[in-house]
Amino acid sequence: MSSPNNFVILGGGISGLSAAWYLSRYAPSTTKILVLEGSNRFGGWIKSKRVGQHKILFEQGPRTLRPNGIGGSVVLDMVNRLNLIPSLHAVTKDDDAAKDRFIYYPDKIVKLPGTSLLSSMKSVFTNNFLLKSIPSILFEPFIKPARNYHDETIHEFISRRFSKSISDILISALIHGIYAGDINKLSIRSTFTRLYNLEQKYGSVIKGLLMSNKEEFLSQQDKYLLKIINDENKDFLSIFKNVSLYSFKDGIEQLSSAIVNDLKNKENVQLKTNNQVTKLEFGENVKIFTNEAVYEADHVISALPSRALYNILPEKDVLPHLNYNPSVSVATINLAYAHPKILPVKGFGYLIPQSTPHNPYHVLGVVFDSNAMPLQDEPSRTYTKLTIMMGGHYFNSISEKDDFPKKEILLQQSIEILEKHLGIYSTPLYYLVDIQKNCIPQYYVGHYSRLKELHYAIKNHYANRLSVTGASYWGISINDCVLNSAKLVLNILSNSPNVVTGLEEVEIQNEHYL
Ligand SMILES: C=Cc1c2[nH]c(c1C)Cc1[nH]c(c(CCC(=O)O)c1C)Cc1[nH]c(c(C)c1CCC(=O)O)Cc1[nH]c(c(C)c1C=C)C2
Repeated sequence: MSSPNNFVILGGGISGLSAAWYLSRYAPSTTKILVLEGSNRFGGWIKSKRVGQHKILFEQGPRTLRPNGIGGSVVLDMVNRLNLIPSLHAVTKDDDAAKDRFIYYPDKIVKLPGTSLLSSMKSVFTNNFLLKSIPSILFEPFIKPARNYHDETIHEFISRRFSKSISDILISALIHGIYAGDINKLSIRSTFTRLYNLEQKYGSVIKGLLMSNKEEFLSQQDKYLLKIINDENKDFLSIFKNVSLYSFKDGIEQLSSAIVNDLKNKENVQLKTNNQVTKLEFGENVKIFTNEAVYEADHVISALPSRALYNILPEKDVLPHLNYNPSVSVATINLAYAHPKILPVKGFGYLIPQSTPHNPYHVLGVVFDSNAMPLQDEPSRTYTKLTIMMGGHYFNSISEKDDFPKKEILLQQSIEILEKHLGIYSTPLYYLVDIQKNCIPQYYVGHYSRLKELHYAIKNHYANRLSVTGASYWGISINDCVLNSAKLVLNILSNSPNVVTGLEEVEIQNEHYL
């Protein structure tokens, strides 16, 4: 069997768009590529909007990209090929205004260690809970490792190897700032994979951190891809060695828009919005039913959330794992104040751990956008821009009923929180309030084992007809999503007639600690 020559990609978020982009680059130009998006726009959770008379830029989804790791290099290669470098805004590793991070615990803003030795020591010695954490870090190398391939919650892992308070205070804050999730539900293996691997291989996280090297846990395919990207972009990538974060003049959405514009220029690519897929039928080829039409494909790449894919498959009991993990919804409240300096501290923002005693509005954290990305608005005016993020796993009980708090209430609560936490009493000049529904998938304990079963079930039932990509499987960041779509496309194009599901990593990951 030769490579498929008629692809339909389900979902026009960053994963679906990247899959189409890589196909358009590497597949023969006779290959037909159709992207179907259910909503009226492409980009998924990536949403950058300019608001008001002064066209202030507000980010409702991801707001920065990181250049590090293999995903970082792959995205930078894409950014370069899409001619986005002239619009790029970078923050360097030594920029104080952007790098310091804080938590709100128990009732005040506390700076986290990690930027400079001196300031780290100061924050450790002035905060009792940080000081108390030191012995558990020193003793970690002497704690017996878990049995091989044992998955557990983040809270169980961190409490077992370090201490309950490190988990409840520091790690739960961190998990709010990445997954908006609950440390008592999320899998250590699939969220903090590096920590998990270090314990598995070295018997201790601290020993592993001291002894391992950066590329140790990369698969052969990742090492190969990294080498190719690095060799092709050597001079260009070296510019980013001192960059910690970057975005674009008009925000992160410039990336998804640039992919869309590039695809629109390709004769073999079609992009359709307002095409909600309702059903898939598998036969000699695949029939894709939407509210608008019926399409046919040799091969379907699903970049939909796993539960959305589950709902359109013909046999529900074949791939039950698609329906296991929930996603959380996050309320984003963007505010812009006409004053340049109303924040009491400089930094990226602060997070609120699950253990913070009084958090009635379920705030996850606050990003100080004007510190992290100061140059996205008109230079003649200076604003303080903040984004308050609420909900996440705290919204779980209401997300099924779609009974989220009203926007006016969220705005009022945010203003109240900023008075209490930061002493801000001014009225914002501009604001934007929204709820990003089901935006972050939650990898619950056992995720890795479920992916393994899913891989073989797709192989058995939908071989050469269906593969999957997107944030539901191997990482939620933009870097992960682009990287996984790139790998999927390269695998499909180079491995035919072998079956490619998008979950091949389950077959090779264990090689690291054998
Ligand atoms: C307050 C809630 C949130 C903040 N950001 C997010 C939420 C839910 C979403 C988010 N943050 C990160 C990712 C991963 C993908 C990515 O784009 O890189 C997602 C989906 C990255 C991230 N944010 C923080 C950390 C430690 C990381 C991991 C990478 C890194 O080390 O930079 C911290 C953080 N997030 C938020 C704040 C206020 C904050 C720190 C003070 C907001």
